[in-house]
Amino acid sequence: MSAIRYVSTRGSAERASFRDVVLSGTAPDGGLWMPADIPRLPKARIADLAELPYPDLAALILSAFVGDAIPDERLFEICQEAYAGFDDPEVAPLVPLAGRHWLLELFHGPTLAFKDFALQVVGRIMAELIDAEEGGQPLVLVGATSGDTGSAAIAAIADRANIGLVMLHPEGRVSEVQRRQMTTVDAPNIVNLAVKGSFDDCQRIVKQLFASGVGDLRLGAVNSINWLRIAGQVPYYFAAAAKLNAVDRPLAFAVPTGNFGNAFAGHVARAMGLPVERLIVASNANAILPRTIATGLYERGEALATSAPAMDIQVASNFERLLFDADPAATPGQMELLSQEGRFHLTAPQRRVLDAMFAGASAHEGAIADAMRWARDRAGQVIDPHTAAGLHAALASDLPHDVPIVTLATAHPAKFPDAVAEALGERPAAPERLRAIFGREERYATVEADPKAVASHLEDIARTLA
Ligand SMILES: Cc1ncc(COP(=O)(O)O)c(C=O)c1O
Ligand SMILES: N[C@@H](CCOP(=O)(O)O)C(=O)O
Repeated sequence: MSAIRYVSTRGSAERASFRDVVLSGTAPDGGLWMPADIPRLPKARIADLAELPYPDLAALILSAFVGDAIPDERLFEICQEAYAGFDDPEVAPLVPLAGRHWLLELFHGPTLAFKDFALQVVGRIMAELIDAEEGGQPLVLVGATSGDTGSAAIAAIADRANIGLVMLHPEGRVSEVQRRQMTTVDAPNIVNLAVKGSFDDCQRIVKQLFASGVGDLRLGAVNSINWLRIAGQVPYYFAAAAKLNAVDRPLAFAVPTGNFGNAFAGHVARAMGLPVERLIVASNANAILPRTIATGLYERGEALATSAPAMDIQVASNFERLLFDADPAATPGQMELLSQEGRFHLTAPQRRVLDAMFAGASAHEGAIADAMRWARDRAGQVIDPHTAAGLHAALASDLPHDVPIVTLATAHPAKFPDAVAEALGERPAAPERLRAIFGREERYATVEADPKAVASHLEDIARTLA
């Protein structure tokens, strides 16, 4: 296995190794890291994946991004450990809905959302790389969450030696279950901050801190800024295709979208050779991406609060990776325009990629509730509001009828009991893992939407690790 090199989407940073990419935040020029080349798997190798249990499949796909940074045998062990805590033996079961519609259940991990797929691996690989350093500096992670990344990152990092995590969530804009999943974890290396602002404010602060640095702290990312987050979400696209015997015939995925990490992982799966006919980018009323796909204009607005709060996002971080993949030279200027003017136009090559491979659909609140009712009435499935936005888009798709559509079920319905009860008239049963969080004390501080307020918490946690 050889070394994999990574490039920045802004084009002016030196190439970096897998290790440097995983243990850092944004690239020094402010961009996001991408592999210099996305490796393509031969067809026969993809077909063989059907035989593999999920952890082996994941290790095989991940090894293409890890290269020689971790020996293959160790990577296999890490993946076994990462998925051992999932409560379904298939890890990502595929459930039939009706006709050509399927649900890929991605909520069987420790925090009941799809973020566990990558973060259970990220936490272990970070620890592996840090442990291998002699006398290395502690790693201080800073993340922004609209609800699910937070708990998944905390579950992956809590109590790890030499790693601390400060997690920002928008005050009052995550569900009670999501908040408690983060704030009831009692670990000395975890700090939760409720930010007076939106998720976009939280993410902006995180990116500003990476750009400015905080003293001489070694900062790292748990958001999908970190390439390993994207890589860790690629394997389940292959697993779904293998289950449908669709490794050499077209299929489509409807992907509930906020920060575009999950959808971009699907794009990477296709680039690696999976015959993905269409990625249907499904949003809630925050329809910036479906609108961009339709018009070619990316224009930031105010994030609206919806029943699918993890997708209440206007600046979809990973869209930058798609722009770069389609037209690298144009991307730095577009990102500059976005920060100065809040908008930019796609170039012709970028529009061609979007038109050929993506579709978009947004679901307002009524459509989300309708999709929840459709899933219950037609297939006996209770789904969460984010998955419902995906299903709404899948049902509206104009793809030929022989193309199966897999909707990614990104969260367990019990994470959003109020929204489910409002649509279906009854509250979803809470799995054992969730019941415990209700008796426990919550710990978090509230801060202004200001990088300085967050920096002081990063310094405090760094002192405890030193
Ligand atoms: C339940 C759920 N669905 C969908 C999304 C959107 O995913 P992404 O940000 O990768 O587009 C999120 C947040 O990331 C989420 O928590
Ligand atoms: N919806 C996300 C927002 C952060 O996205 P990420 O994939 O970049 O971590 C969340 O649940 O926090």
